[in-house]
Amino acid sequence: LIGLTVKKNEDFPTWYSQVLLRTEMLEYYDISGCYIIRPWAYNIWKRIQQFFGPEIEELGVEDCYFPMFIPEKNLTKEKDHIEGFSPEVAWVTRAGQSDLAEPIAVRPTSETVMYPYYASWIRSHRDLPLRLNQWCNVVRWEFKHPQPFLRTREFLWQEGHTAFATKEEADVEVRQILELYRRVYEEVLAVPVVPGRKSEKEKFAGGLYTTTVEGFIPTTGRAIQGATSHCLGQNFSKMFKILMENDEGKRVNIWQNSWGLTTRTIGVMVMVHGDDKGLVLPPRVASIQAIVIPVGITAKTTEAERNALYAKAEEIVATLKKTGVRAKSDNRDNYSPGYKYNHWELRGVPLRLEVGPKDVAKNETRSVRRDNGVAAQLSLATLAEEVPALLQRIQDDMYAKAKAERDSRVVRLESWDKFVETLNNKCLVLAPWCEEVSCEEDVKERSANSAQGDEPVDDKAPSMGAKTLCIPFEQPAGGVKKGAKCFACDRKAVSYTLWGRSY
Ligand SMILES: O=C1CCCN[C@@H]1CCCn1cnc2cc(F)c(Cl)cc2c1=O
Ligand SMILES: [Mg+2]
Repeated sequence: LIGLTVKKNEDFPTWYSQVLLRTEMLEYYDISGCYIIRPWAYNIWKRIQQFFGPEIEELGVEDCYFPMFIPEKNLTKEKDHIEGFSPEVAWVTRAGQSDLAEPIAVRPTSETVMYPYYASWIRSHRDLPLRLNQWCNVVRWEFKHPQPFLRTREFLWQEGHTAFATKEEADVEVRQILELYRRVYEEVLAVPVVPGRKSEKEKFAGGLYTTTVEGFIPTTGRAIQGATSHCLGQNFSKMFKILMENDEGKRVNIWQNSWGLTTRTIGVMVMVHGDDKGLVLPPRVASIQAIVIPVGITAKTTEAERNALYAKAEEIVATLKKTGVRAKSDNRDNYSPGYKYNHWELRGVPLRLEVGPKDVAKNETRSVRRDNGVAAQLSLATLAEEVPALLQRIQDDMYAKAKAERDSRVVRLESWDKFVETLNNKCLVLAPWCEEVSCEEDVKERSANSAQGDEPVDDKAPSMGAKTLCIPFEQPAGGVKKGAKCFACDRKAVSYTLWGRSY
């Protein structure tokens, strides 16, 4: 496992793969689209769970677990809602040497598993709201080019499925969850996202409306859907006959939401923050936040001096752990400090603390930040306050840097003529739009700058057309001007919409 051999901006696919493999985050597996998530990456998922779990519990959501197998008749009960998805359903057809009487689907999502039971558990409005969540894996046998974390045939996620007596309650919860997703990205992963509503073409067809947080990968200039929170309306409660008795004793359909966040979060964080030295971890998700390295040991160093140095390193670790900092010392005596610097920089550890004889004499340590390389002498006397503050500063600076980069890549256009050129310059476009599906389809065709398939072999040939990413909840000041035209057709514009090529 050595350092990277390519630069992020020269060969992004190889850079991404080398970062994941050489930091021991991930391992390729014998089945295409399936990957091993190793501790260095799994820890990030755990930190996300540790943030999101208590927040939804606070909202009254309860965790549960439903089976991963779906009888064929249940999955195909309502043709329309899974129409278009069926090619990606994985089926169990045999156990041992004998075929199964009925094929069994592996869950791609759990609506058809859970909602028959929602129908039997919900009888009156007193049974509402029902709010369940599960942390699990799902399988979708996609045929598009797989990418670790971003597009995999099995992935981990949480899926929330909630039921309410009124649309108003459902509308409120959709946004509460979306705000939590925004916080997962912006506060935990230091990745900026744009919250908004999906267009009619891009929304979950089985629902009433979809809200989303949209990420952006500057290196490819492509957007990426970060997480979604859908209002399902009464569509599924009609499909699954989930009824409640209202105050007048009438049986009426209930209102539902469903929302999901996946291990794609990890891939987005790697791509946004990583650099040519490797991974750059936001402190909030780093399993090691500070690595302490004894330095200045030479052939002339006596056994006693060396042991004193190691002891000092351990003392610093103990001090940091007491203040809640995840610290470790690297006392391996068969590696040089330089080797150790590279080892931990590759793995993205946010802060390095060097301790040599001179530092000990001055009761100091030399700190070096992974995100911007800035070094500073810290007094050991105030380390317990300085290091947590420094880690918070790194978290904030990483977010600010990523946000400035993202904001610089959003170009506001009022008409078509610079649209494709702006996309080819690896930017997103914010433009006044009519919100018509036919117009979106038209833009997708007109902005595909070659006949190639809809997935470029590598990130260099952005051949695919643009799609709407979201209609940002935060519209430009004043919103669409009176009488303004859609940037792509002659219809009246109704909102400013974010467009781009995406994963
Ligand atoms: O996005 C979420 C959040 C968490 C709960 N689910 C919703 C909707 C999921 C849409 N969707 C997404 N992908 C699917 C793939 C499939 F093979 C089948 Cl059968 C269905 C679907 C499907 O309904
Ligand atoms: Mg899909």
